[in-house]
Amino acid sequence: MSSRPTTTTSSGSLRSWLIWLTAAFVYVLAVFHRTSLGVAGLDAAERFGVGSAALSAFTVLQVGVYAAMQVPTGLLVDRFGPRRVLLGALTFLGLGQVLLAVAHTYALALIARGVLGLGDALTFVSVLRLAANHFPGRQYMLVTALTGALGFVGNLAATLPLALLLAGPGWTPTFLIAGLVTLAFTVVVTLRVRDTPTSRTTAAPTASATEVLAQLRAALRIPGTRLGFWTHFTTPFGQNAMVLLWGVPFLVDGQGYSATVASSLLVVFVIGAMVGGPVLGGFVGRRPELRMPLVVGYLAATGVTWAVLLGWPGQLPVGVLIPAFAVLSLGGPFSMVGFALARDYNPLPRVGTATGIVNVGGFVATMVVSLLIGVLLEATGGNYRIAFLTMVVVLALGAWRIGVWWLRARAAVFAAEDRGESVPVRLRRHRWDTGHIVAERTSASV
Ligand SMILES: N[C@@H](Cc1c[nH]cn1)C(=O)NCC(=O)O
Repeated sequence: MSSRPTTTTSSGSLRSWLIWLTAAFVYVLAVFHRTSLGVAGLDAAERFGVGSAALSAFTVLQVGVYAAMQVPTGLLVDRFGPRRVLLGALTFLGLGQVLLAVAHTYALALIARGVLGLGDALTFVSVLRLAANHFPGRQYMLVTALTGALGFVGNLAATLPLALLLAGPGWTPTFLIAGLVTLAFTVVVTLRVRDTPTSRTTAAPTASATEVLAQLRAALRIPGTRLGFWTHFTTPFGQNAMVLLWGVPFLVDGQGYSATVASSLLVVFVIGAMVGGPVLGGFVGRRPELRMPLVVGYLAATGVTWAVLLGWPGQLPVGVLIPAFAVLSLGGPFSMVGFALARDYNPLPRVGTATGIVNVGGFVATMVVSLLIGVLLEATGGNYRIAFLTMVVVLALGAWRIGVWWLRARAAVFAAEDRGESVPVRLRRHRWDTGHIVAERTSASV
């Protein structure tokens, strides 16, 4: 644990903040492209002559490519450095959007969204890996939370501004310009972004397939990585499933609100995450020993929130929905604790791989929950109370796994302390911290 190489400065320099901002803008672009079909859905249906099932294939393909690419992205970032991977991300994002701009067939549009999904998948982990190189551990949580919050700027740009552009200049000019601007941003990244404060690029030596697998196994063996995965699995899926798919149908079909009121209520998710992220990131950065108790407290609050939402007799009043959505909106910010765990408990050259593993969690949970809700709605003739119980079941599963890996991660920390090693976060022992044997078995160097 003591051998972990880290940044030598006590806080990131102004130059590091500017480099991070440039990289984070790539994430803003990625989120813009990711969410752009939200307002372009109807235009897409008309342009390609398809219905809603074919439209949802765009989302499924994109999220699928994203989730499948997270571990390879982590390995690529550790091998080639975040700068090069970000340049690849911009190239795929730009080409995908340009292709979508000129596509006239559904098949070509699907390929375009697949290419775009690939670019999207390469982005977030690269930005976090860059942040790990430029900022010390105690600032990392704040920087990751700010990255997540900035992503919502891309989300917001893909709402009214994009809708106005589509209604004005139209599909081809809008997406063509978006794609070309993205491609042009490779020049800024090439000129401004440096992998570390001291070097423009970093690269690990060429690795054989066996060595790559060993890197993956080593990251997976660390209890902190597993705890990060389950934290990311358990915290953001409620917010994601509501914003990406089920929020509006739940409010309109399940609660009887108008589509306008429903989409206005969803703004609570954006505001909550944008405000909550930096506040939580700043606090947890100063008091890292409190991050897991806070996550557990948040999960309890989420459980109560779902109990209210699903148990309320009759229509849920707006006065109940707003605080409930505000609680759920903090799922994204809390998920960033998972990345802080990956960073703290892995050596720097492996942080990209561990971050990729952690990032799979939330997206797998989101996919499973979104899919099961659809299946249960169909099976029950549109009973949202039953269908949304999926949220509670997945929450319980995640909370259980967090409990298991939290104890193991703590045991690994205490075992490292007992060996006289320094640890990233000093923890206070409790009576229930008895798992040293497990720690010795699961981690050679936490
Ligand atoms: N949980 C999100 C990030 C986040 C932060 N605040 C709200 N959401 C996440 O993991 N994002 C990865 C991505 O590619 O967007």
